[in-house]
Amino acid sequence: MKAARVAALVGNPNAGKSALFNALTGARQKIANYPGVTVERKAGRLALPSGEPIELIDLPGAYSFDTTSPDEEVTRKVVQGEFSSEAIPDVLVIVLDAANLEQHLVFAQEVIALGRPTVAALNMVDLAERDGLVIDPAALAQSLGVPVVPTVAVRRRGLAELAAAIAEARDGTAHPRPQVTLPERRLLAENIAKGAVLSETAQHRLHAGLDKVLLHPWLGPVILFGLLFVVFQAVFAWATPFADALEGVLVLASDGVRSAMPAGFVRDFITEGVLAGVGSVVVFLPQIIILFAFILTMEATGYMARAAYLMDRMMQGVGLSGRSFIPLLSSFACAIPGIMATRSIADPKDRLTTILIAPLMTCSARLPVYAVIIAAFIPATTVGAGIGLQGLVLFALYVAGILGAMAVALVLRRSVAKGDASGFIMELPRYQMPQLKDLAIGLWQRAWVFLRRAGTIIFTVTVVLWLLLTFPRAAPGESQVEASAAGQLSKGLAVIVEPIGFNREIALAIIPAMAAREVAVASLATTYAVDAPDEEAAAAGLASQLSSRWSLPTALAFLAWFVFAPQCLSTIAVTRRETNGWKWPAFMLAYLFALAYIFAGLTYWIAVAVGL
Ligand SMILES: Nc1nc2c(ncn2[C@@H]2O[C@H](COP(=O)(O)OP(=O)(O)OP(=O)(O)O)[C@@H](O)[C@H]2O)c(=O)[nH]1
Ligand SMILES: [Mg+2]
Repeated sequence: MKAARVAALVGNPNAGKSALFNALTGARQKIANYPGVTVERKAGRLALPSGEPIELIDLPGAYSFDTTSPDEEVTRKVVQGEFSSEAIPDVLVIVLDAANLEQHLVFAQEVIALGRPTVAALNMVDLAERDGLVIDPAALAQSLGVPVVPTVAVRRRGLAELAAAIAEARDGTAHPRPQVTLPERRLLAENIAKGAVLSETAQHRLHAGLDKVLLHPWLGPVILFGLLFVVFQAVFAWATPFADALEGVLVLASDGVRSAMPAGFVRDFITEGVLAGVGSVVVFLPQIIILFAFILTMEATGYMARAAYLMDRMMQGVGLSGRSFIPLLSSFACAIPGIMATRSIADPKDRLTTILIAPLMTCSARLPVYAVIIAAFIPATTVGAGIGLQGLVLFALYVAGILGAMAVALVLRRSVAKGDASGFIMELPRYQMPQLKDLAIGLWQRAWVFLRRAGTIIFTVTVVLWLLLTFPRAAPGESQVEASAAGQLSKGLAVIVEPIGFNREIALAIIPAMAAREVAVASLATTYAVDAPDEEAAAAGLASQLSSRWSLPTALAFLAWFVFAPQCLSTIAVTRRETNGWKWPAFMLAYLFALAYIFAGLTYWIAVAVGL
């Protein structure tokens, strides 16, 4: 009988291998609560109960032996003795996370099937018990055919028992068993985990049951899609009374100013620039709040991480991983934090692709633009089953952005950012009831960001635009907008966008909208207020102005334009910073404008052709 010289810790990432290693050897390996912390082998000295020392190796976490990632390869090579300089480990110590037993048993079976002396450390039993899950180590040992020792690495529980089991294992003999396929291992893992559970609280069962449904391969995406669908229905259906009330207040204020002040420059500035322009954006506050109420709730309950998990497969299809999901999700609020969040993506090509497609996620600044056009041109009817047409169109616009992003990612990953998709497995957080207070704080922050934008950048740009629209004054009988500096300046652009169905006011709106996208709405509102032939026309809301002045194909083309472009200047600036140069922001600007032009044109001409 030869003395064991080497034992190796193996298991899934985040199982607590390094924590056990530190506890057993007194070393100071970095441990952290996310997968992939250990990326190379580390060795230390462990004293067996007899006092005899052996070498203990801490390895990177792995999900399987047939792998592509370099850190998992280290694990495979060490375990299978493929490093010529190094002895094959005499004992394998599988580390299992008791709170995620089923997932961890998949790889464990692969290790056990090697048929080498093996022991299993059932680690994190404290977390499992906190979750209401009690596991029977004896039953687990019976099904696995190897000794199982419960441990709590961070509290040094079970360490002596584990060392004893290691000592005993090298004296025993093990026999290779047939390797089974991955699907079979998955099924076995489920059964073994089930069989080892002694007791489970109702809450744990509920959470496990929820995961079964919400993470189901096809039911999960259907539920996610349905949920998003409901969100956009609600954005219109619930916000309308509040938005109407806000609009009413604006009309009253405008009337009040008109009757209280003498006609002139200052009065026009207040009614046309501030109330019509900035006010037209502020009325979308209810929609913004409803959208974020849903997003924040989904985050707080733990559902959002599951959505990332579901999206992982779809993302891999276009050459990205689930890691891109959170940056892209943040981009629905604003592309700037989204692009900054890509710093968590290690692969540079992955990261670049994610940055380049982030502006295609519909940021909340585009919501007012979509909403005003939809309110003006899409009737507030239902298409059966109580589904509102307006919400449906809004949903379609968001989906169009997502599909556009996926298509662009696919192209980029085959051209300028060539590379393979990298795998991504995440630990899912626990389900929780959202705290009302946290939700309220989150909503308040969102609302404040929106209002601050309205009061600063949108206000400033609208005032400048109003000045450019008001001067020089038109001769009597001449159109003020046409005679104005803005009207003159936009003439050249109007020629360029005419083929895609855009009128002069749109040409005038899309340039200042580069400052902030909501400005497109403020700009249109101000333009029509300046252009109004009389006070009654000026007082009419923007939606009614639009529906009487624009054709439906033009309105649809305008929506298509904003699905793809024009991203705001801050997004370009942050892209420059994150990619260290002008190359990629210039590329982004060019491709988004090209797509916007092409899709707005297609939309316009198809709409005209079918007689809309
Ligand atoms: N509550 C509790 N936490 C533990 C236990 N063991 C480890 N942890 C924690 O779990 C996290 C992951 O532990 P690590 O030791 O880094 O996991 P690892 O298996 O080495 O992970 P990789 O190096 O990524 O493969 C850390 O935050 C540890 O503090 C345990 O028994 N109980
Ligand atoms: Mg580790």
